[in-house]
Amino acid sequence: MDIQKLIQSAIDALQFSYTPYSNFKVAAALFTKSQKVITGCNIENASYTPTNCAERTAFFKAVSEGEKEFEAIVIVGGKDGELDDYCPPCGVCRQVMMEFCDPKTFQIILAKSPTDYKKFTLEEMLPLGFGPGNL
Ligand SMILES: O=c1ccn([C@H]2C[C@H](O)[C@@H](CO)O2)c(=O)[nH]1
Ligand SMILES: [Zn+2]
Repeated sequence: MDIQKLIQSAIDALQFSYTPYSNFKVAAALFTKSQKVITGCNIENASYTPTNCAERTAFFKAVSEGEKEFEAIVIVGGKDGELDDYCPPCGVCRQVMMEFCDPKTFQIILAKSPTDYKKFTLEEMLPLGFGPGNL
């Protein structure tokens, strides 16, 4: 996996972020075990609650195309699309990751640029997470 290229894919997807209400632009690039990159952006709604996060857009695109095994996700985002802070995934997105990813190995990469990033495992971001193995 080329982390810098994956970060650039997420940055390229920021332009599609649909955020007329918050103008907080987020994009994600999900890397599958089959070595594919699937991007997503946040998509807001006038009724607010139907808003979909960038990370879940990427996961749902991937799963709907037959991909269910993942290595890593890059997340970029910020107000007006400025990447001056790392943009951590919300709790709902962490839970969606828990459904499809191994918490010990799945990498969550928060980036400000192709060379400025931090890596976490899903387990670090969602300790004691509830997943399919708990049922
Ligand atoms: O994990 C997250 C958290 C927030 N957002 C989006 C939703 C909304 O459009 C905007 C402000 O919450 O950021 C994401 O895309 N991912
Ligand atoms: Zn989210």
